[in-house]
Amino acid sequence: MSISVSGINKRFGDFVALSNVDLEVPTGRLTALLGPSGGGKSTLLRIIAGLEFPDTGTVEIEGVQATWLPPQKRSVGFVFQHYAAFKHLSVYRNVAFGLEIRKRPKTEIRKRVMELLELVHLEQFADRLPSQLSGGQRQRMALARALAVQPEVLLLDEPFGALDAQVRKELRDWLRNLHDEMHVTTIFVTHDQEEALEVSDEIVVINGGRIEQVGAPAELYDKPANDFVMKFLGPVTTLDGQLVRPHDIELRTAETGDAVRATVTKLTRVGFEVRAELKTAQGSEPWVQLTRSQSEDLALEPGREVWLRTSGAPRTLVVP
Ligand SMILES: Nc1ncnc2c1ncn2[C@@H]1O[C@H](COP(=O)(O)OP(=O)(O)OP(=O)(O)O)[C@@H](O)[C@H]1O
Repeated sequence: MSISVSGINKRFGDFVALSNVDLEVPTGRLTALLGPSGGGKSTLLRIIAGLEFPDTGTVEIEGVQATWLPPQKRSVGFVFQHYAAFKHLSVYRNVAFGLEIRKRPKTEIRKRVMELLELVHLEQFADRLPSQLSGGQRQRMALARALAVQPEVLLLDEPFGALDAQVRKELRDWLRNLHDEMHVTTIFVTHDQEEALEVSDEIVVINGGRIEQVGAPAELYDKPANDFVMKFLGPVTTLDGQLVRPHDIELRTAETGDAVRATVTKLTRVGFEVRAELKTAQGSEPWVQLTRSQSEDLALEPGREVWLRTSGAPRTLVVP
């Protein structure tokens, strides 16, 4: 199902949470709402879910006006961060819940719940209580529960928020695979740029209640619309007034025509990567990301004079 959001404004008292938000999410796409804390991501997701209503603007789901429909009339399944499972019900009953209240036949419920538990790799935990699961398992149970009623839209608010890096990574791959299998139109909220870049087909960058840019991950990374998007999507450094990615600076030990002269001030090794801090003749202090072998081939060491040139697309820094 496609989702079309247009002209959304939302205030909480005097505070503007969303300002003139327009967004099109085509059927079957996996979209990330990415941005810093307080930017309005959850508010937008809650408006799409029907848990919140806009002051002005409309939400259409598959061409049908849904702005004022309650959540249960929208064919959407959702999973929110501090997900409240029914603590006294087994994993099985938690997943079955939506089907039971829809009064589906028992045999159908059993079949569907077992299929879903298999899909989220929890089939052996069907009889446990949610408190007897790990955080990652609980999140997967929440996803199975959301999928049980066969939503045509899946809305996930920081679905892996409270988990450690390893489990997050596993669930990310799992969500991507699940999406590739089921093609449910999915919108998920994250403040983690790596998560958004890795998992989604399209990223919507939201900041201060406004959409900064919408695009495929590579497009946003390589062609950010502004300094904010560039900084939010990956590491940046400043080379004589230009904002660049630290791996887009070429570092040479021999002088070349258009390069900037600089001195190495510090070298830090992080795994296979070397971070070289520098000071240019004009006084700016960029850093450059190199591989360990690049750094060794160049025989870099503090005090060494080098020449820098940007190889990527720099942005002229707008000094406020
Ligand atoms: N019910 C509410 N009443 C008052 N203010 C609210 C309410 N809900 C959200 N806000 C405010 O609106 C702003 C946007 O909140 P929202 O939860 O949408 O941000 P977010 O981008 O999802 O942030 P986070 O990543 O921290 O969840 C925040 O400043 C928040 O304090």
